[in-house]
Amino acid sequence: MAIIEVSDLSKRYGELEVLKRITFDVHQHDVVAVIGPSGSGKSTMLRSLVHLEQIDGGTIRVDGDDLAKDGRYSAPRKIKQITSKMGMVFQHFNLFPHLTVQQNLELAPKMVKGEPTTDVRRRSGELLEKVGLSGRASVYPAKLSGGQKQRVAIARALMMNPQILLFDEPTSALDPELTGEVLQVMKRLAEEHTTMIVVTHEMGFAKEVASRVLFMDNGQIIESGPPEELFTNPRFDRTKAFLSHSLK
Ligand SMILES: Nc1ncnc2c1ncn2[C@@H]1O[C@H](COP(=O)(O)OP(=O)(O)OP(=O)(O)O)[C@@H](O)[C@H]1O
Repeated sequence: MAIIEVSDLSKRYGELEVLKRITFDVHQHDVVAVIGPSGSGKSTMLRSLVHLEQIDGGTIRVDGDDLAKDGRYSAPRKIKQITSKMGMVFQHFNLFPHLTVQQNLELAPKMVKGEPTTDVRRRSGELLEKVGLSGRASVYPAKLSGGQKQRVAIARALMMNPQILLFDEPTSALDPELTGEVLQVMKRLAEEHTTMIVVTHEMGFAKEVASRVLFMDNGQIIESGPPEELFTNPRFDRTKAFLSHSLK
C-alpha cells in the first residue's frame, strides 16, 4: 500500500527551480534513502511532504488523502490531520531547550492529541528505552551529546505514532564518532519495518539499510532502485559517478 504518492511536484525559490516535476511513491515498510549532491533539492522535497515548504505544482497524497492536488492545498484542518501522520527528525534535532527529555517527548501527545498522562508516560518510558536513554528522562537537552539529542528527537517523533518517519540528514550535524549510535537506532527501526524516508550523505546506511534509493540531481530524481542494483549495475551510471566522486 502506498503511504506517500508524489506526482509532478514542483517548487521554485524565485527564479530558481528547485524541484522539477518529481514523481515517486513510498509503500508501507519501505526504507527510502534519498541521496545526491548538495543543493539538488533533497531537503526541500522532504520538507514539502510535511508542509514546511509551500509547493508550486503537483500532487502530494498521504495515506490516500491529498495534502495538495495539482498545486492546490487542502483546507488547513485537513493539512494538519495529514501532516500528523508523519514524524520528522531534523539535522539540528530541534529539541525544546527549556524542557526535559521526558517533557520534550510528552508535549505533543498531551497538547495536540490530549492523550491521558498515564498512557503518554508509559510510552515515553518505552521509547526512551528503545533509543537507549532510559536514565536520561529528567535531564535538559543541553546536558546531552549530539547523538543523544538526536536519539531523543527520534523518540519524540515516534511518540505521535506516525505512519512514516522522515529524516533530514539526521547525522550531518554530529561528530563522526556519534553518528553510529543514531544510525544503529535507525537500523533497528528499519528492521522493525518502520516506514522511513531518509535524506542522507551516509552511503553505508543507504547501501545496507535502505530498501530503495532515490538519486537526486538538479531538482530531479535521476535514478532509483534497490541499493544492490543502483550501486552495482552499470546501467545506473549517474549514481555511480556521484558515489565515486563523493567517496574521494
Ligand atoms: N529558503 C530558501 N530560499 C532560497 N533558496 C533556497 C532556500 N532553501 C533552499 N534553497 C536552494 O534550493 C536548492 C536546493 O536546496 P536543498 O537544501 O533542498 O538541497 P539539498 O539537496 O538538501 O542540499 P544539501 O545536501 O546541501 O542539504 C539549493 O540551491 C538551495 O540553495
